[in-house]
Amino acid sequence: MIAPLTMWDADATLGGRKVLDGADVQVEYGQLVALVGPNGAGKSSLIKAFAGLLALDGGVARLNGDDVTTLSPRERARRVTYLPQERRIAWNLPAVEVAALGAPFLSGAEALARAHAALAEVGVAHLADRGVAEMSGGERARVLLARALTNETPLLLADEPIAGLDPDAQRLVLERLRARADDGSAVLVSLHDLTLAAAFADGVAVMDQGHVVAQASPMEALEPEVLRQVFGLDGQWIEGPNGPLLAARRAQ
Ligand SMILES: Nc1ncnc2c1ncn2[C@@H]1O[C@H](COP(=O)(O)OP(=O)(O)OP(=O)(O)O)[C@@H](O)[C@H]1O
Repeated sequence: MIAPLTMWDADATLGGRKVLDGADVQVEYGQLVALVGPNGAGKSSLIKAFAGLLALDGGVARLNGDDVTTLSPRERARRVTYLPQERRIAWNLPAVEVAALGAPFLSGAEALARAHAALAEVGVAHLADRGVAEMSGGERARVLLARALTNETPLLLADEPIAGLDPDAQRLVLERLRARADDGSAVLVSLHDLTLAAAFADGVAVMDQGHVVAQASPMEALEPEVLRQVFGLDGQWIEGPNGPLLAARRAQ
């Protein structure tokens, strides 16, 4: 059986630039994989390819065994949730109505009930009736995460879901995504914080220049040579009271 999220030897080009270059990644049910790498490494491109939003020049992105490009938009929406990095919301709708958009296959009442539950799950139940244009960036990010959680698909893609959130909210969001994986979903999340990646993920996929240079357990994938080559860091992992901590400085 191939993993429900499987990308194999993917190549893609944007504006004449190679953004994916032989990228391979797999995420199993029950697994949360953190996709890490420097700015411009290709993390968003890889996630978009899984969502069927970036055409591949070569290789394949499969959702539950099927090439994503062969699936109708409706079938993709049934299989996978995609939380984009972009957080603009065009309409100033109440948060609960935005979150309910994440459940297009439920009745209106059921979708609203799910949306209320998802807003509570990410700590913004009190904002349910507030227009999303009247929120801070971090509050809006939580509403968008709630929209993603409202949709109970077996596959979940989240592109930098904790960027711009306060430290407590970052952990809350990762706890919710972790819970999704523990409930049986396959979850792929791009992150910049390597310590949080190590704390919450079962596996880490390290991207550099459009290629996944390592996918393994966090400590194996983020070993000192990878930290140096890919991130330009002199780093080592130390055991902290709540898990591994990365002690690093820029490599000279
Ligand atoms: N629309 C576009 N046209 C041309 N090049 C693009 C476009 N979008 C992204 N790129 C380039 O593709 C490469 C990969 O970008 P991508 O957004 O996938 O990286 P990323 O790892 O998600 O980066 P970040 O951590 O900064 O979000 C980068 O070199 C970027 O400049």
